[in-house]
Amino acid sequence: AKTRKKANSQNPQPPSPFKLPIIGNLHQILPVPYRSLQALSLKHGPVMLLHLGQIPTLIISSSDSLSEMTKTRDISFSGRPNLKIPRQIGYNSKTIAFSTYGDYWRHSRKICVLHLLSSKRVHSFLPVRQSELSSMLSLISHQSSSGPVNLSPILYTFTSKILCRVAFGRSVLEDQCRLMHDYIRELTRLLGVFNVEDYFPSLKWLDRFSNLDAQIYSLFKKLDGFISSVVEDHIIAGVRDDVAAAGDLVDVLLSLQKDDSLEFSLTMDEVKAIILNMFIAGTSTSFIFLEWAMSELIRNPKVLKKLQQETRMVAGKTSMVTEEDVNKMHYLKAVVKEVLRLHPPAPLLLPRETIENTELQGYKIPAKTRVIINAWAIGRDPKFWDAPEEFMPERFMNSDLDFRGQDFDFVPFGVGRRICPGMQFAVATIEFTLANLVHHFDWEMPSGLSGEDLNMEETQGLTMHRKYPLLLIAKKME
Ligand code: HEM
Repeated sequence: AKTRKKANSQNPQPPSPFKLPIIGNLHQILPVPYRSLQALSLKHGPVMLLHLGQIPTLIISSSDSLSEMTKTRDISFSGRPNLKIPRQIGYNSKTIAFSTYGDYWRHSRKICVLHLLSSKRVHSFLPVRQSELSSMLSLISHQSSSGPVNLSPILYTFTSKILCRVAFGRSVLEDQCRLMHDYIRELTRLLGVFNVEDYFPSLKWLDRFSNLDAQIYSLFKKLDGFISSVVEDHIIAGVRDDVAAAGDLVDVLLSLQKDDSLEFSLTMDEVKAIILNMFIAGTSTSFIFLEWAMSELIRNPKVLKKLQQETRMVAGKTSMVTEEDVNKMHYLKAVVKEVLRLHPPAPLLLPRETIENTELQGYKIPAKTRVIINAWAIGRDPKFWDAPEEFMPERFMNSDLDFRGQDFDFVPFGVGRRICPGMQFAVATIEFTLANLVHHFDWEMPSGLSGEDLNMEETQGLTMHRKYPLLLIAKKME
């Protein structure tokens, strides 16, 4: 493919692959965007400019350029594009993840970091994690007596019930959780559907013919009706004055709303948008991680065995591995990192947008350029990783390499000001769950198949999950 480099003595534009009229480079990012973008970056460079329909889009595929972006130009790259579904479903872009860089984002993110997802709050939700884990383990035991267990829906229900109880509290009914779970699944499906507006803003009227607008509106009505009724129930039950004593996330947000000492006040739509954000960001990411983790363990029985030995050594034959036990499990932590390296749940993170004219690696980058960071490709870059395609948790043993935003070769939670604020919440859930899944059961492929036979195909969309459900035999550990 030809590469175009617009020559300008001081600040050239980043290289671009040859583009077609009207659609630009849109056809070149299919069928699986992070794979296609990796292949393009090998030809055109780790910083390249694509034209996705009418949208100039900068693709970043190396740790060097990501490091420069974060260390010297983080603010310039901290915007988010105004995308159709996050705007229409998210109360006019009021979710933290999709609000544009500015005062609202700064205040709502601060609330999130200090009050919703702080270490203390994450710790306070331990009983929820424990009781949902017990229910899931019993369900697996029960289902395994009659053949292979379809682990995918079980894991999805598990992560979604944790979010439901954490956000809405104990009084929320099982049926209500299931409803929310279905709405979030529908939202994930819609986020994966192509819409004209996000790539051809001047032709957005075409979306009216695809029935997409009607589907988005109908889902918004259902989601809003549901969240509004839960918020209403909390108000009727009485809003607490003391934020620290609040039991669930709706409680926290409503008590913050009453707090006059805050530098800004939240409207009711903003409260609902923040709650919705917790569901969207927290449910499928943790589920996707657990699905891939179990898939890799089945394909790598030696790793599974070694992990089981560790849980036995630290926790003995107790009924449940505790969170204190988990903190002593170094191999478990290495397995978790290796799964996140090979299968980052959001392989292209979340799209960014430059908020001002800037530059990167000597190239000129105008304001309002969409920016995509290929975290999937960075985690497999052979310049940094030995045998990058292999699942080898050992690479993380005796290494300080971490996903907290300081190591630009490993960025499953993103980087800079926009880094995932739910990391602690997520890690507490996934480490604890994975440790217990392997502590309680031995896992095998059904019908005498071996782990190597497991189909590892992915589906594309904003998140990357297994294309086929994960069916496994679970044998109770002695
Ligand atoms: C394994 C689980 C998870 C992964 C891999 C993950 C990954 C990410 C990524 C890649 C971003 C974008 C970062 C960037 O633009 O640089 C993000 C943003 C975000 N995540 Fe997570 N996440 C996970 C779990 C959670 C959980 C459990 C919550 C909350 C309950 C959460 C809340 C958020 C929020 C609010 C944002 C938006 C931050 C902003 O734009 O300022 N995430 N996450």
